[in-house]
Amino acid sequence: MTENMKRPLLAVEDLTLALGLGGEEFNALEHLSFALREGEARGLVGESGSGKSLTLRAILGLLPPNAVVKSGTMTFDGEEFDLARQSNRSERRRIERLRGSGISMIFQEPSVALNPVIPVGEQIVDAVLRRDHMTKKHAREYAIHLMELVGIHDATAKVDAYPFELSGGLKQRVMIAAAVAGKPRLILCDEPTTALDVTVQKQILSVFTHLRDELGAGLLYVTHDLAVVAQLCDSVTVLYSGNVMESSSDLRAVFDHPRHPYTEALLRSTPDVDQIGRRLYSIPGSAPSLDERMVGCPFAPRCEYRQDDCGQQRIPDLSKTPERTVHCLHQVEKRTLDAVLEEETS
Ligand SMILES: Nc1ncnc2c1ncn2[C@@H]1O[C@H](COP(=O)(O)OP(=O)(O)OP(=O)(O)O)[C@@H](O)[C@H]1O
Repeated sequence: MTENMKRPLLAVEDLTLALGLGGEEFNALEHLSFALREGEARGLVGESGSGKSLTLRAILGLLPPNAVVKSGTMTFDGEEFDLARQSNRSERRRIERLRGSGISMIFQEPSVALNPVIPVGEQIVDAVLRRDHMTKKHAREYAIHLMELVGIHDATAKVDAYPFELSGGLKQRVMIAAAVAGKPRLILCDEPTTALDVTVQKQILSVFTHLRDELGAGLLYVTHDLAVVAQLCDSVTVLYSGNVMESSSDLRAVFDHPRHPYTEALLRSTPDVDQIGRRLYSIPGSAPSLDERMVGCPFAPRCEYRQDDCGQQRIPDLSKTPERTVHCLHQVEKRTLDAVLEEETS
């Protein structure tokens, strides 16, 4: 691993994961590596089916029964875990122990995480008491403080409410409060704002920024939305069909100068308010399903810069800088071509 390796809080290295389907195995993640420092927010970006959720589930030890980790290690806070040994009981237990203590997860749907028959405050109190020894009274006060921290204004009035009495945005905030109650070092977020309207989404994103500053936690934020990444993250890993296309500890550098054609295409297809009235680019074709994946760059069939060799081998990291990973054979030629075109049109 090269990128961002100064004592990372989390480092995932060479994760390859297959899924069993109808008696056959298909790779859903291939040689995935990335790292995250304390206090850093990294966006894990890709279209539907690119393997974002499976990555989070592998980190948490919550894989579906038909998943087999072929290779991969994870280092969390200096402790190494062999992800390929999750079927081994003691290794699985070690990974499971991270859940709720070192690592917390925030889901897209609050109903997955919140118990409908228990008042929301009590659910946060339970999470506080799992981590800290304090009286129930103090835990309740702390729960109210956390509810305020995530932007629930009348927290004292809401603390005894049941989930069904709260709006979607408020439930999402409660879930975030419960997730941070155990003072996790790392928060994994699986598209937690996708189901919310834009205003609430913005408010929740600013809650994350605030929490990151306040608690110093690392954030691994899964989304298909680059606009969300732009607002929240410092670094980015772009996934396509279970492979890293481009990854960098410097988000700005990727947004200003994408080097992988897929990153460039994703950026072109992200709406921008300055472009009202202009037709939005959409990437032609669709991502292959698990059983359609072939050798070579998985994006090649949709790539406007593809050449014959793109489909012939596993594409190595050709970034040539320690801060960046770019798996594309022709990134340099493409960028040179861009420069020529720019010169011709100027
Ligand atoms: N248990 C499973 N059995 C079979 N296929 C699965 C299973 N879980 C995930 N997959 C497939 O693995 C691929 C990656 O899934 P994953 O849920 O990680 O994608 P994702 O990037 O999170 O997508 P989305 O944004 O739609 O949630 C997809 O093709 C998905 O259909």
